[in-house]
Amino acid sequence: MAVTVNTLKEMKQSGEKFTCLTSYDATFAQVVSSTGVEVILIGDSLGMVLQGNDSTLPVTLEDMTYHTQCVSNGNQGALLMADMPFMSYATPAQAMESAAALMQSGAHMVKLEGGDWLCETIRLLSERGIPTCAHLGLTPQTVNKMGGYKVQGRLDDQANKMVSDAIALAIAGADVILLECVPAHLAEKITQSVDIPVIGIGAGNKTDGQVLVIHDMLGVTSGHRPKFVKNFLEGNSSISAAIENYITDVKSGAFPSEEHTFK
Ligand SMILES: Nc1nc(=O)c2c([nH]1)NC[C@@H]1CN(c3ccc(C(=O)N[C@@H](CCC(=O)O)C(=O)O)cc3)CN21
Ligand SMILES: CC(C)C(=O)C(=O)O
Ligand SMILES: [Mg+2]
Repeated sequence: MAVTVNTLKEMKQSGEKFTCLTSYDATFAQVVSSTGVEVILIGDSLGMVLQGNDSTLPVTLEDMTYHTQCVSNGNQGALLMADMPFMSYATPAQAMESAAALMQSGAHMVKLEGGDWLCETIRLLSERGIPTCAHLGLTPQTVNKMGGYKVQGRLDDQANKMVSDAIALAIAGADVILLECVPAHLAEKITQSVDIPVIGIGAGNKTDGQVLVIHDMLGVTSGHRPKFVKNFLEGNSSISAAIENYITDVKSGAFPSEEHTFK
């Protein structure tokens, strides 16, 4: 049966962890979804892993609609979440148009990077029937403001702001929160503070779900490998076995372990 926003909410309530992996094409989407991963992210990380750029900023809305359509064609029942690319949601009106293009390409939900300033946009999208995921913590589209890909929320002020942003975004109508590169204790606090599902990457094992870039979990990352990455192909003889192993380890809480977690 197809995964919906309700499935994820029920899983949060029952305490069953869910998984998410990126896919950018129909063949991977077919393998990932039929192995039982609940959510597929069509990530703007494609700007780095497919296009070879050193950030996600060059990715266009057209790139995202193209890959969302490809993934949609191969998908077997996963919830498809598509990233809104850099500067495609600078105003609420622009966000409506960009989100419409992604939904018409096959997405079931859109993801936007930012804190409480996104509340109005999320409210408008929600009212128009578009589920949203708000991405907090390390937000790669703001790498130039952050001064690099660094753990976020280590200072008390920053941490408190992240908790209040998450609560405000949930009240505005966000269906999911995604936390990237935040200390595990902060991610746990945010997960307990909202009743919508929280997905983590580099955010410890207490969030409701986990996400990784598919290339990273298959050990084909080129260049710097972030601390939260684990190669699941090691010790497994096929891609689907690696994905099954990832699902098992997320559900049991074995992944991410201490070595993949920020304090
Ligand atoms: N292949 C790939 N995997 C990703 O997870 C990913 C992408 N690309 N592209 C888009 C963003 C960029 N991401 C990144 C990139 C680098 C770090 C990184 O190097 N982090 C440091 C943190 C150091 C610190 O502050 O302590 C690390 O060592 O993990 C984290 C996330 C996550 N996303
Ligand atoms: C790293 C994940 C969360 C992402 O936003 C992406 O793949 O673009
Ligand atoms: Mg992204």
